[in-house]
Amino acid sequence: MSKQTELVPPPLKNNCFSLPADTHWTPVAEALALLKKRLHVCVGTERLPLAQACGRILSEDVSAQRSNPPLPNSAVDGYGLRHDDIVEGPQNVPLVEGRSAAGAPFQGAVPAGHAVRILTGATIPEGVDTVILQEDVATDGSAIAFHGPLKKGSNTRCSGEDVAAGEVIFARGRRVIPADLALAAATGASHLSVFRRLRVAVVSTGDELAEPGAEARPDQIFDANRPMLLAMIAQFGFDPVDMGRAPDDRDALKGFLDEAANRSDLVLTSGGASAGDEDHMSALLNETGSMTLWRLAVKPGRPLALGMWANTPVFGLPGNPVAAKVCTLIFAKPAMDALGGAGWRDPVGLEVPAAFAKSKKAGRREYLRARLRDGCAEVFRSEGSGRISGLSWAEGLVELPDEAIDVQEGTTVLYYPYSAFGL
Ligand SMILES: Nc1nc2c(c(=O)[nH]1)N[C@H]1C(S)=C(S)[C@@H](COP(=O)(O)OP(=O)(O)OC[C@H]3O[C@@H](n4cnc5c(N)ncnc54)[C@H](O)[C@@H]3O)O[C@H]1N2
Ligand code: MOO
Repeated sequence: MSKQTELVPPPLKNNCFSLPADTHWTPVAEALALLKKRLHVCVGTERLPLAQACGRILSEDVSAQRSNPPLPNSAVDGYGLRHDDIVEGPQNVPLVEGRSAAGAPFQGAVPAGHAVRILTGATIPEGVDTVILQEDVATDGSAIAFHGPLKKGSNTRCSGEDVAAGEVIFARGRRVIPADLALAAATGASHLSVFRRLRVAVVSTGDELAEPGAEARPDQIFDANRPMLLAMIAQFGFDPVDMGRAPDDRDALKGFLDEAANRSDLVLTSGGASAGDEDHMSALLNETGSMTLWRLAVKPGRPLALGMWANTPVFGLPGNPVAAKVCTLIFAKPAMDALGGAGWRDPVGLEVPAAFAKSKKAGRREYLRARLRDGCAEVFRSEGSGRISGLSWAEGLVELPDEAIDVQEGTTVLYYPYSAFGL
């Protein structure tokens, strides 16, 4: 009898998504809670002129240095007068010489019983508290005629009615949007203090990978993860650092990690995260003693290797492009926000009716490539983790809970548009 017959075969599972009972499957919420607890801002700060600050993360609260508007002004082109002078019915009010225009205010006070020509944005002169719209007035140039009464203060804007000097207009951790530049400028800021952009290095691993566009042997595939991950990092507002492709060779990979750690604040690798013969990423991180291989209770993306390399956090993403993208959105993006100064941010999802049917067992959270059509979430025809086309087909992800669920058409599901993750 040959020796092999003594081997006892395990029961056939043929399901790479089954969850062996002898492994601790970390729930997504537990993994996220741990990241949230452990990761803190790791970048310095700089002061930038407004024109360069869009998309950056504020490193301190910002207060208004002056009020907006600084002085009361007119909201319309018209005539300024004193409300107490106006009674009900037809009115005839003499005009004073001169006018108040934006940037050229009326000098002096408008006497009682008089009106003054005033233009939009002009400072309200002393003696005026109300503005009548020019369309509601007849004039010969020396007086105006209109019907009273007028509402006190109509068509005027009070000093500080938008923002008062000293008010906090932005909180630390906010990512600056174009509108913020308008508010910062209006309230007197010329510069903003922001965090230095988090540098995120991307390494693809695997001997099967060829550079996109290059010659590829029939057994090779083009590196699809790297261009996607680098572009995602840029869209998140961080600084992508392209580290290229590392072969399935432990020493070479070590060199890549050394350089990546040197040039970045966070390293994302893809491939080699699980425990196969060529899964050097997890093996290397293991050697440093800092490795936490999370067998996550999530589909796709269950092998996520986490560790520190030369004091730099490393996310060893699964190689399958769908798993690499989902793990980046669900785990790496919040980590980048925390390290980059934005603080921990949970994506905000929408509860929408499903346009599909699917049932799943308890014990694992699932993300499906999805998009909204007619207000309902439809999902990609395949859940295959190598089906890259589904990532482009989709406009977001449906999250199915850890618990068992039997989704029918019309069942409420949680949908995250890609924009919820900053894409
Ligand atoms: N026996 C088992 N095998 C596998 C299991 C399992 O539980 N038991 N899990 C599967 C799942 S799920 C995933 S995800 C992968 C994760 O493995 P790795 O992170 O070690 O990734 P690789 O094996 O290196 O690659 C997986 C797959 O993705 C392709 N790949 C890798 N990098 C790229 C890239 N940059 N661009 C495009 N495609 C890439 C690679 O060629 C493989 O086909 O493990 C499963 N196996
Ligand atoms: O979940 Mo693997 O993590 O799908 O492709």
